Amino acid sequence: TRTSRPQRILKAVQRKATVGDPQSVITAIDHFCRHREWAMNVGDEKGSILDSVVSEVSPVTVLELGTYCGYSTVRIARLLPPGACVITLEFNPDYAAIARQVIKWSGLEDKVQLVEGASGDWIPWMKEHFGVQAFDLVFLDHWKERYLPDTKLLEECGLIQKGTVLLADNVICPGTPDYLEYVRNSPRYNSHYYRSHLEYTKAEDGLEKSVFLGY
Ligand SMILES: O=C(NCCCOCn1ccc2cnccc21)c1cc(-c2ccc(F)cc2)cc(O)c1O
Ligand SMILES: [Mg+2]
Repeated sequence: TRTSRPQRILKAVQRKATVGDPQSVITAIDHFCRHREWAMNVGDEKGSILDSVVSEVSPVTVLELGTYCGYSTVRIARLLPPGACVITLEFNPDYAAIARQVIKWSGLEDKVQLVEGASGDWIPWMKEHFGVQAFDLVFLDHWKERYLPDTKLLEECGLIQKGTVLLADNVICPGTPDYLEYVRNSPRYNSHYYRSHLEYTKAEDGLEKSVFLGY
């Protein structure tokens, strides 16, 4: 049967990118998704905003919800200092298998822990299983209707502490209205909207950055 889109994205990386060169992996995926087939990577435009937030926060522990093919995982991991790591959660085992190979091709596997499963199942175990105290940065890019319940779950599990930065993709397209309403109206978050475009298109989309202010 036909290959999957993630498999074709991995092929493009293996054909066009240099092993151990994260930027060439990012460039290869962006070129493929702009000129061959659209795919739901955060993309180059929103990716630059992601880069600036990661650089500003310079996190030691990052949680990414939604790995897909590992594009944003590579964008984040390439900016992390030695000793820092990103835990990335992917629900779809086929996506996870591709992402592992993309992350390996970039040479960043030592900075990445890819976990397969559902956020609701895994978040309560993060402290115990990974020895995480709290996350410095959380990148939300999974099911849009899970952004709000998972943010509340992260709060309840003490994985969000004063200064933790939440960065949410797709707050306009496909949209996360209940999440936006929560972080923008809560006295415990300082929120900012970075206006941009849906990856590889002219449609509006953006990232919402929300800093937890503590209880
Ligand atoms: O749907 C999207 N992403 C989510 C994937 C599943 O994630 C499932 N998933 C991944 C970990 C994880 C952990 N627990 C539960 C579910 C979990 C998504 C969709 C679009 C999009 C925009 C316009 C369109 F016309 C069509 C699609 C763009 C994006 O940038 C996205 O990120
Ligand atoms: Mg997204």
